[in-house]
Amino acid sequence: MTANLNINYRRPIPLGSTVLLESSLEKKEGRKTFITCRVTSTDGSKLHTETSALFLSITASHLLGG
Ligand SMILES: CCCCCCCCCCCC(=O)SCCNC(=O)CCNC(=O)[C@H](O)C(C)(C)COP(=O)(O)OP(=O)(O)OC[C@H]1O[C@@H](n2cnc3c(N)ncnc32)[C@H](O)[C@@H]1OP(=O)(O)O
Repeated sequence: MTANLNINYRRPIPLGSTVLLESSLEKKEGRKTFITCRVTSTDGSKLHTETSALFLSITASHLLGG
């Protein structure tokens, strides 16, 4: 489940362009998983977007309000 999501939009992505998306598992601490992601031009020279997120493991009962 997404607990936190930060997105920095650094540079617009031209319509129809191809981009490179790199995602990394930064660390896992119990139920918490920290992920980062970067979107760049295919040669890596232009940074379009950088993101960090925290996901928490949950049980099915959490989704049912339990
Ligand atoms: C890059 C790729 C992008 C890719 C992105 C792709 C995903 C896009 C998805 C977008 C659409 C959505 O996000 S839809 C989903 C939106 N999310 C939701 O609706 C979630 C609503 N919130 C919840 O249900 C709840 O707050 C939970 C499940 C997130 C956490 O509740 P809980 O299970 O009771 O856990 P809780 O005891 O509060 O916290 C457990 C531990 O996590 C920590 N913790 C909890 N929330 C946070 C928080 N926001 N920020 C920091 N830390 C937190 C606590 O301090 C604690 O740390 P410690 O004391 O143990 O150290």
